[in-house]
Amino acid sequence: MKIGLIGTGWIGEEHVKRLTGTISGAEVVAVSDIDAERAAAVAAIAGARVVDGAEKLVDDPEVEAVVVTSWGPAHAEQVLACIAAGKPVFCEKPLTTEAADGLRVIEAEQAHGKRLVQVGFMRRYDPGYRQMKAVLDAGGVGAPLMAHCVHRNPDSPESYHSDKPMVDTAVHEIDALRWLLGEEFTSAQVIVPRSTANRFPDLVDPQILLLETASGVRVDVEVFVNCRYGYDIQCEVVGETGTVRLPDPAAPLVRSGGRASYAVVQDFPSRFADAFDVELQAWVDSVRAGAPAGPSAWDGYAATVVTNAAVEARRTGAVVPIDLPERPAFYREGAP
Ligand SMILES: NC(=O)c1ccc[n+]([C@@H]2O[C@H](COP(=O)([O-])OP(=O)(O)OC[C@H]3O[C@@H](n4cnc5c(N)ncnc54)[C@H](O)[C@@H]3O)[C@@H](O)[C@H]2O)c1
Ligand SMILES: O[C@H]1[C@H](O)[C@@H](O)[C@H](O)[C@@H](O)[C@H]1O
Repeated sequence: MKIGLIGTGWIGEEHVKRLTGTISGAEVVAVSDIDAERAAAVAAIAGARVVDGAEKLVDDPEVEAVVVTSWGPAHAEQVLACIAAGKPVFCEKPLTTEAADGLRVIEAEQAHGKRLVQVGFMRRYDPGYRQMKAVLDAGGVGAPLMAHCVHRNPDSPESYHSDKPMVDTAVHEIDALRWLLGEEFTSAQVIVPRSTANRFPDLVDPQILLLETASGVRVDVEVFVNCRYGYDIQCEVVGETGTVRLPDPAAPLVRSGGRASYAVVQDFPSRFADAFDVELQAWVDSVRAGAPAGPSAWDGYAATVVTNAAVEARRTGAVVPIDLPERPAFYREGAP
């Protein structure tokens, strides 16, 4: 499958390396970025062409499928261009930063009549999250009542402002919990503790997101993106008869100097390397077999409706109701 990739930044480069060196059945033939130097450097990794402009890349006759790894606000128009061209597209999270744009994407895809979009919610491919899902689906802890989540990054750049903890970061937990619990969220509230001194001025950090699902499950998500000590992802679901907790990545326990310790992972590329590999291989395989089968444009849209409510909740201090329309039949299990 001949792939064109838009956005050759951090994760764009990671995915080009992955698609070139690890994933079978695919090759990156063209890349595009508003930063021509970045595009040329990343194109060289794959021996790909640089195409000047995202629209041109989508319409390039050699490109059979597209990977979108540009900035979040650019995703909507790029994914819509892929749908207009009838080309399958893997779009990194978030599908869109604004819910209204997500609605345009699901409407365009339904009008096309066949699934074309997959969203990069890679946690669904992480072995630990999959083990949790298997326990929950088997009723291993009874009916879920609560979930406690932690999403900590060691630091964040100056461009990372106060909406991003919800739009860019908690969006992972929002999708993972929708998937683990099998239901949608109905309200969001954001609590703001004292902020850390280790942050840029335009950022409120940490933030605590409180969500409620349709059946009354309560979920809390601590987002702390300047925690300094490492990249730490935690998740525990509490049910009527037990709890299930996301395992930490396996690491050797070292006993030395009077202490027993193990290292904490430092960044997301290492924490989720296996999940990214499995995710992209599954995307390539499913597209070659006819249509993408992973997280859909509906999942991307539903998550953005929640992040937008969470941003409003932080700004107003209110409990914000989440007004998600009914899931269209097109996006139900077994639909095209
Ligand atoms: N799944 C994950 O865990 C994960 C991890 C990191 C990033 N991401 C997502 O991937 C996306 C990119 O993140 P990043 O960390 O690589 O950011 P980045 O800033 O390193 O890279 C973004 C690139 O997109 C380019 N770009 C911006 N607008 C463009 C446009 N209109 N057309 C073409 N190129 C454009 C920029 O020049 C830059 O090179 C974001 O949506 C982010 O949320 C996901
Ligand atoms: O784009 C990144 C990425 O999604 C990481 O997985 C997350 O931990 C960061 O907070 C976010 O900025």
